[in-house]
Amino acid sequence: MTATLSADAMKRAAAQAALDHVAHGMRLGLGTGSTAAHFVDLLGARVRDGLEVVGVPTSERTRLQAEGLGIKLSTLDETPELDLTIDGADEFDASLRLIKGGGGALLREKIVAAASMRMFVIADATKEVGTLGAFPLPVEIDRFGARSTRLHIERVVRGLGLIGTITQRLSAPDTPYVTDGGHFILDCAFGAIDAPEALSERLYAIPGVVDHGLFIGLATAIFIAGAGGVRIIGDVTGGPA
Ligand SMILES: O=C[C@H](O)[C@H](O)[C@H](O)COP(=O)(O)O
Repeated sequence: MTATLSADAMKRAAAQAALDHVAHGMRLGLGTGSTAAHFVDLLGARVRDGLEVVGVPTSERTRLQAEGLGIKLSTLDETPELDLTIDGADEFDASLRLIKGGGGALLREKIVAAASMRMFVIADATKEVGTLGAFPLPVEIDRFGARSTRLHIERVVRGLGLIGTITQRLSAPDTPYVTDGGHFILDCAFGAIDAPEALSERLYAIPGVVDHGLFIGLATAIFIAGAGGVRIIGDVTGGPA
């Protein structure tokens, strides 16, 4: 009989494989989401057994979880350079490009990842895609002028030949979702994003766009858990290319 792993078991397996690379004294970025939560949980057990690390959480959710597990925490102001960030992703491709932000934490996640020598992504195999874009791209925007910013985004993406729907994320009917940083999120379902670098640059150029969920040149290795075990793409030892 073939054992089938649940998505949750695969997420935990990826988290465990990444945890094997965590060493005493490391300064860690702690990601957000259900996969990252497995990592934080497993890290908490290692800390209880005597591992000493300091973590910088990428969201209030992760901060609460890590605090509850007794993981020593810091901020980027106190600890501005990190050894390793471990985080999940909504999608990734073979070039280690990611879409993140399904859980709304993309801005802090990107700042923390950029402050890290290495970023390990942990994911189950369903997140692997040939071309990014099946998952709607989260774009974080300032609340001021949100409707104008949205129209500006629509014009820009149309100019890039991307057609799709842009939906403001809600936390309840008629209640906009607000990020930890106090911003709105637009979920942009464009379909296949053939040129993520160009889209990234164009979005960054729009006033009112705080950040977006394309993570390019940040992930150094991806731990992909599938039925056959955990496969790693990228380089677990090196920094960003
Ligand atoms: O904002 C949330 C993050 O980018 C998550 O890492 C991402 O949404 C993946 O989450 P999950 O591990 O729950 O699929």
